[in-house]
Amino acid sequence: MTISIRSVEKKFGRYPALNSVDLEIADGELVALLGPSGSGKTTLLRTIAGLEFPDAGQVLFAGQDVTFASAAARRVGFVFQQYALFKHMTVARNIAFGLDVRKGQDKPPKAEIARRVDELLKLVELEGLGKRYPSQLSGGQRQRVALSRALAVQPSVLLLDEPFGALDATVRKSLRKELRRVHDATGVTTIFVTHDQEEALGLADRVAILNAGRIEQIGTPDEVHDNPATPFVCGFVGEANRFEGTVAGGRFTSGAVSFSAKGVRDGAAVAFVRPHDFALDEGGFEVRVDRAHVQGALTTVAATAADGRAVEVCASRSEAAQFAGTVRIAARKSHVYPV
Ligand SMILES: Nc1ncnc2c1ncn2[C@@H]1O[C@H](COP(=O)(O)OP(=O)(O)OP(=O)(O)O)[C@@H](O)[C@H]1O
Repeated sequence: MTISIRSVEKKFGRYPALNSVDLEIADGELVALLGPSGSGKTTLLRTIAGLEFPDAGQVLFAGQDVTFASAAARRVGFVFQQYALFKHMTVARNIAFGLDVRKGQDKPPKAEIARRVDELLKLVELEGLGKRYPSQLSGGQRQRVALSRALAVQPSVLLLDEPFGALDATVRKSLRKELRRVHDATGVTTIFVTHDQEEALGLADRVAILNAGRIEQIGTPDEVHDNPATPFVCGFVGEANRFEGTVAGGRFTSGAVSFSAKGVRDGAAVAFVRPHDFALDEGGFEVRVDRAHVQGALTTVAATAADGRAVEVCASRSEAAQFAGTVRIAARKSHVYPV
């Protein structure tokens, strides 16, 4: 199911939660909505779901205008952060719920529902747990049940709002892989909200980055990380050293820090350099190494430039010994934006 969001606006009181949002999602895509708290992620997801209606603009499913259609009419599957499972129902009944409540001809025969429940339990690797109650499951298992329940009705689109937010880091990681696997197996167009960049970049086909009710960039994880369209995206996605300074003749300077800024017009600018884009270089600027810490395959270096500003560098483990005393570093790559 393709989804088109066209010039969508939504205000709560006088506060614009969504500001002229445009988004095209291809059939079968897995898209993450990533942004800081209050950036409008949940409002956008709820607008796609039909749980919120825009003040202006359109929502289209497969080219059909569904802007004011109900959630039920859109046939969306929803998974929330809080496991909204029915405590008094077994896992199997929870999964079957959306099919059980159908009426007349729409309701599949009992045997068909049982078959579908078994299939879904297998899909999320919970085979044999259908007779348990939610209280007898771990948090991660409950979220798998919530995912199966959302998929049971064969939704046109699957929407997840911080689905792993309440779980610990290890369970989050394994559920992330699970969601990707389930998505690839079912091919259902999926949109999920997260404020965790690692989750968004590690899971999604494309990531939409929201800031103050606007989409600042939409692209593949590599695109948004390597070619951030705006200073906000550069600072939000991945680690970065941020410098305010000026560009003159293709060179950015901020106090004692200086590096190439080819193609950027002269004037005030803000620049970002990822820690791993700094490298030891005799032609670079001087920093004093405060601490070099080996962490797995990497060395993270905390340094101070001649003007007292902190600079973070990330090198390989084998370079650790070279980061001692005063060294010179240069930026192999930088992102410089005129202001
Ligand atoms: N029902 C509402 N009434 C009033 N204001 C609202 C309502 N829902 C959202 N807002 C406001 O709209 C803005 C966007 O909220 P939204 O929940 O979409 O952000 P979010 O990016 O999902 O944030 P979070 O990560 O904290 O959940 C916020 O400033 C929020 O306070």
